Amino acid sequence: MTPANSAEQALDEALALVSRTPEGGGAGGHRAVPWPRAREAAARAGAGVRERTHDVPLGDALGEVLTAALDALTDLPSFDTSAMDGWAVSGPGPWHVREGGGVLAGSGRPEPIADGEAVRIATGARIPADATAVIRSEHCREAGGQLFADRPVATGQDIRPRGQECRSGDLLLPAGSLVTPAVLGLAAAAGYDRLTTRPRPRVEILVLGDELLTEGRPHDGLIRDALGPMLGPWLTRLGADVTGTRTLGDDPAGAAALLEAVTTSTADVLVTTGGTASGPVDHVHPVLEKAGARLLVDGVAVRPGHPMLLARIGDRADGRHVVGLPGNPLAAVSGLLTLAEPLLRALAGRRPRPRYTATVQGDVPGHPYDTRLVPVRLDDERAVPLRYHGPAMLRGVAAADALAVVPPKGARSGQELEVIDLPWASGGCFT
Ligand SMILES: Nc1nc2c(c(=O)[nH]1)N[C@H]1C(S)=C(S)[C@@H](COP(=O)(O)OP(=O)(O)OC[C@H]3O[C@@H](n4cnc5c(N)ncnc54)[C@H](O)[C@@H]3O)O[C@H]1N2
Ligand code: MOO
Repeated sequence: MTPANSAEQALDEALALVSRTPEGGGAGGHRAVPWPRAREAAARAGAGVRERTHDVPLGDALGEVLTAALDALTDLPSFDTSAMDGWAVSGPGPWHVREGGGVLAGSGRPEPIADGEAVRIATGARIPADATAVIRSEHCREAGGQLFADRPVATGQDIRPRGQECRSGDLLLPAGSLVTPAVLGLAAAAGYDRLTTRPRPRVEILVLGDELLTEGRPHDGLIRDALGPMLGPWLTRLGADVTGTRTLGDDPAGAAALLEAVTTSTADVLVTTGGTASGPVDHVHPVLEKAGARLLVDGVAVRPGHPMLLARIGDRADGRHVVGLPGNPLAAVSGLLTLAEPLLRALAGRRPRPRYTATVQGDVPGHPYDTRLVPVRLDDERAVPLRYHGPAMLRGVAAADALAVVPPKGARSGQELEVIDLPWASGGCFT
């Protein structure tokens, strides 16, 4: 096959032109919902689940959402504080320098200061009673037991008054706020040791397939499992508490284990990979049927990834969910971002991902009826499509910053496209 032929075939496969007609065809084609609807359905499913709450040490709350407002437990600052290293003074200068040590941060209540007196003070130290200003050390000089200011001194300068940031009981952040590192800092400053938050959704990953090796090079028709190593860390970045990853075979024992997991797992969400299509050993649909699951999404009009599915087990408020990702690795990524992400965000009580766009560089072929998700690099404001975007390929997405959302029939160079940035787009560290 010539390189040109091979590129054409990769594009055909990415568009799945051979297996799709407007009416349907392929795995679940006739039931496929438009891509934006699928994301909305996943978010709705998560929002319908009853909110849980727990009380955790500060550090464990990172990435979770507050279920109670963060009210200040103290004034901030909790005492009048020096904002600079220098001198606390009282009244107009020059001032008489007080003998002995100055006032340091963390020390007890300092002696009051007399009118016309100056005392050395450190940033963060308590302001002595009756001080009228702090003068920075670089703005004054000490000579013969007296302190002289180099410039006019305003009353209250470089003093942070008690309660400047908040008063005890003030609302610092409403319930529903995401606990970021900055929020941990604020909560600690405001006197918190524990926070009341919504637990991360627990996710169990089940990788289906007899052809999968967990180490070494592919051989004899066997291939490496590319999804096991990828999904755990990715789902963690999407806000999940990943409880484990298991590999199940395509044989009846694998199907039985899948049924057992679907019916008894304690996870809020089961993420399966493979077996979503209609092949002879594709167990996901039959197992979900046997378990009495309700299919909320069964096929999505997106390339790659169209056989992805979302099902609910149990009732709406207490139910658990199954996200069935297709086995083709880039199709699995598509399912992760189309169904798993909105579901997990809603289950965690987080806001939907903000929508933003970038200008695409170069024409991008479209599927006649379906949305395409295409790996792109973000170069300034432009989205540059990457090669190797076939459903079975990870080479494009591994070099990508985002997936561009290409509408049916494609996009012209210079068109604004929605882009879904990948968790590492801003150079984030995963450890
Ligand atoms: N007759 C049809 N066949 C297929 C259709 C269709 O519409 N009609 N759709 C194709 C599309 S599109 C996709 S996507 C796949 C989805 O297949 P499954 O979800 O059932 O997945 P499998 O058949 O198990 O595997 C597909 C492919 O992916 C490889 N794979 C599976 N798991 C992994 C893994 N963990 N790591 C790496 N690679 C994996 C597997 O070996 C297969 O090559 O169905 C098409 N077929
Ligand atoms: O096009 Mo499939 O949906 O390869 O992923």
